[in-house]
Amino acid sequence: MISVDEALAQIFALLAPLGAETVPLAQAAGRVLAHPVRAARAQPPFPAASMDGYALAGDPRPGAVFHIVGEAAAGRAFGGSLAPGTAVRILTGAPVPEGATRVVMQEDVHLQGDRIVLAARLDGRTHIRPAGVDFGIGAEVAAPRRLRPADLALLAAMNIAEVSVTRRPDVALIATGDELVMPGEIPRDDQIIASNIFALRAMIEAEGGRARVLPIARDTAPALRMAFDLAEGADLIVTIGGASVGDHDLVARIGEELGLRRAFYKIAMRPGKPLIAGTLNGVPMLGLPGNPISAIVCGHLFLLPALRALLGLGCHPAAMQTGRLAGPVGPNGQRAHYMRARLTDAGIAPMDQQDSSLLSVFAQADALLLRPAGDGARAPGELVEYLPI
Ligand SMILES: Nc1nc2c(c(=O)[nH]1)N[C@H]1C(S)=C(S)[C@@H](COP(=O)(O)OP(=O)(O)OC[C@H]3O[C@@H](n4cnc5c(N)ncnc54)[C@H](O)[C@@H]3O)O[C@H]1N2
Ligand code: MOO
Repeated sequence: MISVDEALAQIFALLAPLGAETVPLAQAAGRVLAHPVRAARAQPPFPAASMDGYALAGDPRPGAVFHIVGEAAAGRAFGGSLAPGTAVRILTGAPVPEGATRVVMQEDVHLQGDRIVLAARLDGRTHIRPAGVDFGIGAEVAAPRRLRPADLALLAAMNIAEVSVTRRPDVALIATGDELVMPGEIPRDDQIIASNIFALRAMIEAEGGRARVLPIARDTAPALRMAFDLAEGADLIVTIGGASVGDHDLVARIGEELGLRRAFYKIAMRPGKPLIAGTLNGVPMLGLPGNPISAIVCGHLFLLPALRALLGLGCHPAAMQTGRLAGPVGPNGQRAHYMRARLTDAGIAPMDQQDSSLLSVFAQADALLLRPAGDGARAPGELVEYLPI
């Protein structure tokens, strides 16, 4: 069995970034910028007042008097330039008139009709934002980059109305098994509800993919063939279940009959041992184990990094963090164990029950504590790696 790192490297080797499409800025949240963008204008495009007050020229003395000759507001510039002894009423965001070298806050003047008298003490600041202080014309937003709200505001300020983003990966999700029905249906006594597919779908969508949930494939060759047919056009095919060695575990066999070229089968990982990866007629495929926790953990460790690679964000493993153990843990076996755990004030604490079918336990976990293959017993306070989930 290969290691998690080796499996991930082999999965990355199956993937290439998808092409780009142009979308309006209003639809670009969370998308991945595919090409660098350059500012079409500077911000601010003119020297701008940063306070409400009066624009003046020179370095006036306390008590000096100025005649107000006009007003500059945001979006309404004062046309002329300032002569000595004159001031312009100015509001935050307005262009500072030519000739003005500072803005005095209105709190620091006495208004007397159409004159102002400066207060005895002035702060030393100009209250003027120089043109281009935020960014100049041609400033670059580098790609690839996942666009966060602040990026969208920056691009808008740059007068970029539409952006080129990586196409959203179309992920075909195929749950397999005679025992499965969808929530809301009436299961027979020997059936259960398809559950992990909802977690995987949410994870895919949150990462920026489009999850295409196909009808549940029964454990028969024709049903699986039909499911693979329906997956046509997908950028990634993800099957769930039927990956192990049971009599009805058909995914690999039918996949191969249809042209699956397997990269690997089985990894030294717990949960998730029977993971399959390969390409089906050129389309990358992941065959996840059916146990709900195994499927979701494989989703975090393999599916999400694969999606990020398709999105052009590079080939990186899930971002592990370092923390301290809350209590002792025993030695680990020969498979890397991703234990469901909680992050507590005392450190990271594995849950008592670790069976890969226990969704109620998983739902209480907020981390996967990594116990490396062959790792010895560890004491409270020791540094460990974990993945926040
Ligand atoms: N003799 C062996 N038996 C098993 C081995 C093994 O190495 N030798 N591996 C075990 C491990 S580890 C896992 S994980 C499972 C994975 O098996 P499959 O991928 O073939 O999954 P299924 O048998 O189809 O299902 C396993 C389990 O999960 C339930 N399931 C399946 N799909 C869903 C779904 N969409 N939503 C909710 N639950 C689902 C299914 O009913 C089974 O209970 O194999 C072990 N066996
Ligand atoms: O490795 Mo299986 O994925 O434990 O349940």
